[in-house]
Amino acid sequence: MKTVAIAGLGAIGHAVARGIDRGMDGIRLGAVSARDQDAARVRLDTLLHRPPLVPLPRIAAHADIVVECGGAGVLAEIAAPVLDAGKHLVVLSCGALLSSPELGLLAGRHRGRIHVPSGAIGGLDAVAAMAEGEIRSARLISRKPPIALRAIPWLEQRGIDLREVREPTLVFRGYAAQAARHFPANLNVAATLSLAGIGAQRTEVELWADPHARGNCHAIEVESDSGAMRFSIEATASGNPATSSLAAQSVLALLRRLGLPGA
Ligand SMILES: NC(=O)C1=CN([C@@H]2O[C@H](COP(=O)(O)OP(=O)(O)OC[C@H]3O[C@@H](n4cnc5c(N)ncnc54)[C@H](O)[C@@H]3O)[C@@H](O)[C@H]2O)C=CC1
Ligand SMILES: O=C([O-])CC(=O)C(=O)O
Repeated sequence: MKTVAIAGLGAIGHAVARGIDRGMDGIRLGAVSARDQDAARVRLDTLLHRPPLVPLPRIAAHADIVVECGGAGVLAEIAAPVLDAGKHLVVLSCGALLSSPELGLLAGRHRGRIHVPSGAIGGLDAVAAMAEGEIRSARLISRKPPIALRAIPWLEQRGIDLREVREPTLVFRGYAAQAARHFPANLNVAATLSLAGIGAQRTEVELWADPHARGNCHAIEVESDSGAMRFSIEATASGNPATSSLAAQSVLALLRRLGLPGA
């Protein structure tokens, strides 16, 4: 039986906690860390088996697998203790991994493991296979409803107010490395694609604010010497409009694999 701890009990953290609580072979929920303790207690009351609430800096001691779903700040606080202890770290805020190459080295040194779940996108197995040959180009086009793009400092600094947007509007075009810096809570999927494929300096990204979008929509286009790939998803939003419900489900699917004997 492997024990899981969840760092950050927001839309993803709560959904992952509920999924494990419903029962998963080889996996149990051992602890949770939250910023707002009262809100967390309310959320934990929805579970059959209520795990302890533990301070974030001590979370590594409570689990074999720690799921980061609290943002880049939470990742920065827990990554070293989890990997130092040779444990598994599941990273949702994977955009932050692009600027933290030392974490890969740390994991290697202590036999810890970093897992990047497929999150709000898919098709990454084909992208990784294509990367064994030559990928000529990789592109992510994300469309999100304006409500999913609120309180983003990079947009505010440019005076971009999306409340009045009536037509699909391109708000960002660049590479995954920039997307991760400017949209740390919205374009982790760009980092996921770049890690599977040709890296953050070559993976192109477009972000559209689209008042007609139903949920968060992501399209991937990859051209390679083994063929061309197209993937697209219109994902249902979670309790957080910026976050697709599929992201938590991708963690549950990953945990199910990690719970298998010998994994
Ligand atoms: N890889 C992917 O495909 C996706 C990644 N994400 C990322 O996953 C992360 C979580 O997403 P959501 O659950 O939607 O966010 P959320 O905002 O609903 O939840 C984050 C939670 O972390 C908590 N938190 C923040 N700092 C904390 C601290 N120091 N200690 C304990 N808890 C703390 C917050 O109070 C909040 O409850 C975000 O970074 C988001 O960008 C989201 C969607 C898809
Ligand atoms: O949930 C989504 O659709 C994508 C997202 O927020 C992210 O990549 O950070």
